Amino acid sequence: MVAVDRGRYTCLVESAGEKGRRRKKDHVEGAAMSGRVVVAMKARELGRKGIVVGDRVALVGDVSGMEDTLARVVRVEPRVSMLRRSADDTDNTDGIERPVVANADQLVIVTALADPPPRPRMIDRMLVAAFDADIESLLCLTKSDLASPEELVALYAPLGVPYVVVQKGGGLDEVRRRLEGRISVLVGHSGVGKSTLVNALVPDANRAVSHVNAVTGRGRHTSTSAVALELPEGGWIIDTPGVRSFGLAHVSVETVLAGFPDLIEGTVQCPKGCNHLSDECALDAWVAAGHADPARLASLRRLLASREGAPEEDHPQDP
Ligand SMILES: Nc1nc2c(ncn2[C@@H]2O[C@H](COP(=O)(O)OP(=O)(O)OP(=O)(O)O)[C@@H](O)[C@H]2O)c(=O)[nH]1
Ligand SMILES: [Zn+2]
Repeated sequence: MVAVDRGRYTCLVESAGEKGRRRKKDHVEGAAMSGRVVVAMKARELGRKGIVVGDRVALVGDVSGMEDTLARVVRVEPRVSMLRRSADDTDNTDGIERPVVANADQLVIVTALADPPPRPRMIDRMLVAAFDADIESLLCLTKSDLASPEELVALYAPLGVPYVVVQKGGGLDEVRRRLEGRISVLVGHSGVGKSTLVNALVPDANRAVSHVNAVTGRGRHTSTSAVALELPEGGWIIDTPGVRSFGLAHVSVETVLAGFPDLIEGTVQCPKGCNHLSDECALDAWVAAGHADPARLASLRRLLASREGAPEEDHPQDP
């Protein structure tokens, strides 16, 4: 399923011979997506089960994809991953989680090196969301013509997060190599150059999105929060124009800690329910004794702390 808007699911149907493997360079003329686009609604038997972008689904009914036809989604295949956020980003206290994208392999955190300046707290929050989804992260640092990536790269080096550096009109080989054959979710706040990148990677991106909107009968500015685009070299990128931040209220201390296997042993002496941020935390002494890299502990604490506080801080200048 490549896009959803108000109960209408846009699905891409693979031709029989292609099923089960990712296609390469097999484009329908004029669209960045191959295969047949079918709009569907949720069948009653699915009940309240959600369907999200990235889901593999089974369709019945009119699957011709002709104008004004509507198929039905009768089954959602088991998911290999699920990127979530807390239900309401303006109120992250309820802890209810909401799926954003299913079956992604990696989260691509798009950050400008300048204009707008990088916001490490937001990057940290995205990394936590990726830990939670159990998918890999990739830092995509844009606008390298305006500032050096050195400082930011150093900040994230202890986390071992891979990164790529790009600029408008520059080479994309390294990015393409990291995206090829994979399902990548792109996140980043307004102005970081995400559209510029998507358009460079998927030459027909705009057309594909308007095509999806035309099929679903929505205008250009739909409430769609994610749309999947197929890469010419194989693989998918899922753009998330509607997702500005991730409420992380549902993410536990244990989930974040699981990303730091080198520190877990040090938590044995911690008081029960330790948030690893307070003075009682045993990690300080353990790390001071030389059991782990202090930079790793600092990174863990930064990520743990990033879950707290209002997500609005992620986009203070937005209305
Ligand atoms: N100097 C410089 N400017 C860039 C670069 N990439 C994009 N820009 C500019 O940055 C501005 C924002 O780029 P967009 O691609 O629209 O950014 P976006 O992240 O999609 O932002 P929204 O469309 O608001 O979501 C535009 O004026 C681009 O021309 C770059 O590598 N260097
Ligand atoms: Zn602790």
